[in-house]
Amino acid sequence: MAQKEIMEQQDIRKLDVTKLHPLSPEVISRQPTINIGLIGHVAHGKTTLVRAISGIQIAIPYSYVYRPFNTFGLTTRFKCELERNITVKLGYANAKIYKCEDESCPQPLCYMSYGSGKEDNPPCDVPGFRNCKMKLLRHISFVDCPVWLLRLFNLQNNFALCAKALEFVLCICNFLEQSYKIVGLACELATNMKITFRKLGHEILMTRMLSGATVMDAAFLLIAANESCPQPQTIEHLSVVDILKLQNLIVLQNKVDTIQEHQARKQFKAIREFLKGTVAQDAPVVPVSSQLNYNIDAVCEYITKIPIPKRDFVSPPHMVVVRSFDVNKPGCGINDMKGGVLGGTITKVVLKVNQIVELRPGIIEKNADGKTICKPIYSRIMSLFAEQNKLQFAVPGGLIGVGTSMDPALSRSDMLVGQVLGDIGTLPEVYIKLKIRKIKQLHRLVGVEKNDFGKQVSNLLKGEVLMLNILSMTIGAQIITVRKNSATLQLTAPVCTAIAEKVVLSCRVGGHWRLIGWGEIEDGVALDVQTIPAEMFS
Ligand SMILES: Nc1nc2c(ncn2[C@@H]2O[C@H](COP(=O)(O)OP(=O)(O)OP(=O)(O)O)[C@@H](O)[C@H]2O)c(=O)[nH]1
Repeated sequence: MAQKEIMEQQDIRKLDVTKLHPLSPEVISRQPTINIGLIGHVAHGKTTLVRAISGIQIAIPYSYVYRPFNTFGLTTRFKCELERNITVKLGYANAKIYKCEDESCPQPLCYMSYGSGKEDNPPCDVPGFRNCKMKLLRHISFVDCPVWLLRLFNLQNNFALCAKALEFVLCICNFLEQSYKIVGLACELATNMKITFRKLGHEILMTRMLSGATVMDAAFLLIAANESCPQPQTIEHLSVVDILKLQNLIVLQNKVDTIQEHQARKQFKAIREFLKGTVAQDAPVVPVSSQLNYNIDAVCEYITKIPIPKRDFVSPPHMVVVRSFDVNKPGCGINDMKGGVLGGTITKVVLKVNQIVELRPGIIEKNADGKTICKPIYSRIMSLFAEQNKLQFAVPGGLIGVGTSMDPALSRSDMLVGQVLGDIGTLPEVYIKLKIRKIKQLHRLVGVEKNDFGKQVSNLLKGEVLMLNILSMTIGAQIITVRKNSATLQLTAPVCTAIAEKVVLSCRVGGHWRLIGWGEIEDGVALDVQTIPAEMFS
């Protein structure tokens, strides 16, 4: 059935952003507006839970070759992952949460979840209520990776705690690092737009996650019922959640199908005991079996109780590009050619189809005097997608695909990753030199091979080469001057960023880039940006 018949219509002419809300029917019909992080010990069932709720196996890349998928992220696991039953991934999967419109429909059976492409009012599945329709209550996006770590970098003035927490968590990742160097972040934009995945080293994965812009509105902590509680990583994850003061935590006692009822009750008590005195002390603990879909309706009910996040729909829009593609096949005729495609997360406000946008830094060149200049890319938004749902406008939440009118050669092979997209004339400066303040260095190296394990992180030195992660941009830099907690860095390429933005610092150890600390931008030397006045486009 055509999307227009089963989903709420979006009409830009009638769009009043001041009245938009994360639950506006025309928004949640097509796009998620609440982000839920999944945390928990390895193999406790995060991926299986996402599949149970959304019907989607979250993105695990099968090969680097472009290939079309029928559903977002429906992929085959790597053999080694199947063998070890562990996965490292950075993926998004969306789901819609419904409730039967008939109030007498028994709880929690009256709650149900489907994938993002489901109609807004499907029939109820509960025997005796099959004539009733269900109402769409929430459209959520699961982020099945420790992106909740990003919150660390949203904590202001709390770097000491951040350092502790980060070291703690990175120890977990040290274990994962040995075999898994894969991250998939997918964006299916239309039938003619393909998904691509990218292989990243673990250190890049970590820094990428740490420097990203996504913020979790809530998190599920999964605890396997067939193992004693707490497992090491359950403790570590919860400590971080505790430090982050992430309020909206739901604890899921997963795999209850594998144990007897009395054992489940005993473990339930152990979980409650473990949560005492933590931020999750009052969090609901829901026994589930993700494998058998047991109690998933109760989980859906809890999702509807997550407080609605506050979103900025009014300031100028801002999207950080995390993927960029040329979706045209070789030999494609000029008339069939599609413009460059960008995938990213909107950090604030609304992007609209037909809107003219600016992308910074854009094209970087040297002028006749050898001076570096940048020319922003100006382009029209031709299409917007959230998974396979076509949008007329997109708001913060999940991963958004933006089809543009720009030359696809510019967006080929992720060439625009790290660029910032927004309204003309509203984007921040483009810097070539940065002064970083409040630098906090880790005490010892994390995510390293056995022989480097526990090695102290040495102090920053003048002339040392670093790798910086600012939002989704990875960039080289050389230290020009260094003081106790600050340093001035010469960048190898210009970056569009704002004062006070977080910067993740890595240095080269044993042939790998290793995370050594982070700070925030105090000041910088901005480049000449050859802008075109917005009036030219009106
Ligand atoms: N019996 C049973 N098995 C489950 C359940 N949930 C998950 N599993 C199994 O547990 C194993 C691990 O599940 P995953 O969903 O991959 O766990 P995960 O937490 O995503 O794993 P990582 O991402 O690698 O940390 C798989 O073999 C699942 O089939 C459940 O509710 N019951």
